[in-house]
Parts: sequence; structure tokens; C-alpha cells
Amino acid sequence: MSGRPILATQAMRAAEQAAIDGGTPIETLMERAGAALAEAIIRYAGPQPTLLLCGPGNNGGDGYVAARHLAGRGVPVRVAAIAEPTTDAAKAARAAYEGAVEPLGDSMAPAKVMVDCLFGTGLKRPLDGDVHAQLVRLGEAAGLRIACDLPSGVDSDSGALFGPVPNFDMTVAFGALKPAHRLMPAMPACGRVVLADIGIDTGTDWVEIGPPQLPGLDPAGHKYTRGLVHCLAGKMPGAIALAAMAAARSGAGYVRISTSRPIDGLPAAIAQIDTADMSDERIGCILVGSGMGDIPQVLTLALTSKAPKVIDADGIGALGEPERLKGQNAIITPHAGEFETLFGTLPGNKVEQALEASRRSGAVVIYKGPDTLVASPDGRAGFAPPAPAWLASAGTGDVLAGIAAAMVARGLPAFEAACASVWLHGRAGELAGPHMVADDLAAAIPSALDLL
Ligand SMILES: NC(=O)C1=CN([C@@H]2O[C@H](COP(=O)(O)OP(=O)(O)OC[C@H]3O[C@@H](n4cnc5c(N)ncnc54)[C@H](OP(=O)(O)O)[C@@H]3O)[C@@H](O)[C@H]2O)[C@@H](O)CC1
Ligand SMILES: Nc1ncnc2c1ncn2[C@@H]1O[C@H](COP(=O)(O)OP(=O)(O)O)[C@@H](O)[C@H]1O
Ligand SMILES: [K+]
Repeated sequence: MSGRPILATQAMRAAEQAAIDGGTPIETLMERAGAALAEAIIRYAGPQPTLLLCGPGNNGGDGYVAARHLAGRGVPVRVAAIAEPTTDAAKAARAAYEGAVEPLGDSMAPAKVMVDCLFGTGLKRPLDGDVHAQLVRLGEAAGLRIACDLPSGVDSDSGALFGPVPNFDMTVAFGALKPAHRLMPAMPACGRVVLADIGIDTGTDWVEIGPPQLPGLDPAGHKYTRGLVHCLAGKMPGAIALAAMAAARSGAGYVRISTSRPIDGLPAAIAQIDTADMSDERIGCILVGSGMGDIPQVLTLALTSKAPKVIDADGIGALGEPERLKGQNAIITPHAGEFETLFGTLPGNKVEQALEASRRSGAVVIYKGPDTLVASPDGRAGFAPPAPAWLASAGTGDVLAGIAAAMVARGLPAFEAACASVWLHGRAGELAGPHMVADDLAAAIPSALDLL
């Protein structure tokens, strides 16, 4: 999977330790991080008066390194600290910074650019009330707010906030993104997230979903080799119609719907049939659940097929037991309510829950929301890049299911197909604009595909 790596705290520590064991001391890693932070500040903010707030740990250490680089490049810099450094690397970074260090307090004047180097991945409890008040005051008075690795007050692994956190314009992440950069409620507080390479080997088990690599067209192909998506209609034909349109616009060679009554307004290219032969070996993917309503027999029929499946909406509710999905080569697309209906209340944060759900069911899980996650039974996870909030409108989930089914029918493995659908869905949403309805979203998929 292409995309920027994401590491939880424990994995980040292991990667950092592996780098240290491999001969790169922590001081070198911190030097790279601080230099990258300074570079990002100069590129983003220019040589404006800059105030760096430094904490006691290595996040603060990065801040002292950045301050030294900024000063060396002629940027007017001030540094304020809440405590003396406590780690050896941060102490060395503090000693190497030749400027003054002010105590953080009420009398401090703000600056045009505020850089928050108070806490990063080491924060596990709320900020001291006064520190929080100063962060908010100085942030509100600044024209630009930049966070070092993470906004202070954010739980790196879950995206939870220990208290209210100012909104940052940019966050410079080191080595890998952290889950909080792509999870609610922290995500919007991070602003634009820039990733600085500090020479750590991160692996690619967890990534921010990037543009997909889709299989090219076979010059000798025909509609079935391009991918047949077979949709099963239920009570509400509008939902399956949206999903079918999305599948067709996502490049499936053939989309057909089994329906007992004709569905009005569908493009003529989408075939409507009143039979449902689930043993047809040409089927590339079955799409079931969107608009199914309370007709669980439709789901039961889908589960008799050997073909891969995308199971959406009411189909998820009708499953009853996640174990029914074992061996089905399925993608399921629950929002939070459907997730809880099928899996109950799972422990842990959203990533842990999605991975556990995937492991239990053996299905690839697209756990939807403003912070959509894709989880694979083998432990891989894809985090959606930010998508527009106007996707929160009726029928956009059906469109996502249709895209996912087309990606499977076009030959992508389930996890890659799910990630591709999430990426295309978000980009189609951006292109369709703030006043879109789900039909416009489906119509914008070709433009999203043109971005590839
Ligand atoms: N990973 C990498 O490869 C690299 C990572 N780097 C950087 O390191 C950062 C992680 O550094 P870190 O582990 O030292 O943690 P950090 O976020 O500075 O905070 C810990 C300190 O804060 C304290 N503390 C905690 N909560 C508190 C509170 N509410 N109020 C007051 N104090 C509180 C805590 O004290 P304790 O809990 O131990 O009492 C401890 O002293 C990471 O985000 C990145 O910027 C780079 O340098 C290069 C390589
Ligand atoms: N605030 C938001 N920001 C970005 N995407 C969102 C937001 N709210 C919902 N979405 C996306 O919109 C889609 C809504 O799907 P769903 O909840 O199934 O709605 P419906 O059943 O009406 O189609 C999902 O893909 C979800 O990720
Ligand atoms: K920070």
C-alpha cells in the first residue's frame, strides 16, 4: 500500500531504538527532527518573529534544536520553557542553544509565529492548567501556530484530547505520522501534517491511505474481465441504485442488479434482472446490503456465493455474528452504529477496535466516519486522509460501497480495494463540492480517477 507510514507510540519507540542500536544516537535523531522543524517553519512562515514553547522531554529537545537552526538563519527567535529538560538528549539540545530561555508565564509577549514543542508522544495526562492557559493565550495571539510532532494535549495513539487544544495551522511529524493525526477529535487540530524523514525504518503496516495503484486496462479484455459487479436489491431501490452507479463510474466492466421490480432512473448501462444466479463464475464482486431493509434472505443468498463480497448497511446488521464472515472474502463498511450492532462494544481506541473486528470476522473492515479506517485481519491498517465534512449526507455510504465493489471486481485484493475506495470517495467528495448530494458524488468519481 502506498501512503505515509503511521506508528503508534510503542512501535515508534521500537523503531527509534532500532535506529539507535543500528548506530544512530538519539541526539542525531533529535538534530534531524529539530532541523526539519526549523526548515518547515521557514518554508511555511518565512523569517517572522517566532516563539518556541519547550517542554521537559524530547519534544522540547526538538524545539531547542529548531531554535538554534532558526537563529542561525537569521530568524528572530524566542524560547520559553515550562521546566528544565529531563532527558540527556534534550539537555544537550538546550545547552547547544545559545539564546535566552524565558519561563512560560503571564508576562510573556506573544509572537507572530508560535511553535508548540511542549509535549509529543510522551504525553499521557492533561496539561497543567496554567501551561494550557498560556498555550491558548499565545496561540490565539499568534498569526500562525505550528506543532512539533503533535499538538500538546493530544493522546498520540487514540486521538483523544486531554483538554481543549488550540487549532494549529501545521504539524511537523517526525519519522512517521501518529494515529492522532488521522483520528478524531485530534485530526482537525493538527492542521496540515508535514512528515519529516529522520532516518528511521518505519515499516508499512499502518499507513495514511495514498493514491491507489489500479490495474491497467487489458487491451484484449472484455466486459467480464474488466469486472462484473452483481448488486442485490432489497427494500429501498435508491440506495442500491447509488451503489450500482458508483460501481459503474469506478470502472467496473459490467454492473447488474438483481431486483424483483424495475428501478426507475438508472442509467441504461446498468442491467436490471429478476434472477440472481450466485454461482455465476464471472461475478467479480457481489454488493449487498445497501437499501436491503429487513429482508435478511438477500444477505443469506449472497453468502452462498464463492465470489468476493462488499456487505454494506442493513446487510451488516443482518449478519448477527461476525464469525459468519469467515472464509467469505468480504469487505464490510460499517459506520459507528452498524459497527456496534455487529461487534458490540470492543475495548481500546478506534484502530484497536477496527483491527479486532477484522480479526474476529476475517473480513476487511471499513470503519466509516470523519476518520475512516480500513483494517485487515493480518494487522494492516489504512487511515483515511482528511475528507470533506460535506460527505455527511444521505447516500454517500452507498457510493463508497459501490466504489469498493468495483475495485474488487477490477482485481484488487480486499484490503487494497477498500483503501482505494476510501481514497477515491474522499477525492470525489472534494471535487463534487460543498453542495453535492450523493448522486453528484457518484458522478464525480471519474474526475477522482483522473487524478491518478
Ligand atoms: N521517536 C523518535 O524517534 C524521536 C522522537 N523525538 C521527539 O521526542 C518526542 C517524544 O519525547 P518524550 O518521549 O521525551 O516525550 P515528550 O512528549 O517530550 O513528553 C514527555 C515529558 O513530559 C513529561 N510530561 C508528560 N505529561 C506531562 C504533563 N501533563 N505535565 C507535565 N509534564 C508532563 C514527562 O514526564 P513524566 O511523565 O516522565 O513525569 C516527560 O518529561 C516526540 O514527540 C518527538 O517530538 C525526536 O527527538 C527524535 C526522535
Ligand atoms: N464529517 C465527515 N467528514 C468526512 N466524511 C464523512 C463525515 N461524515 C460522514 N462521512 C463519510 O460519509 C459516508 C457516510 O456513510 P453512511 O454513514 O453509511 O451514510 P449513508 O448510509 O447515508 O450512506 C462515509 O463514507 C463516511 O466516512
Ligand atoms: K508539541
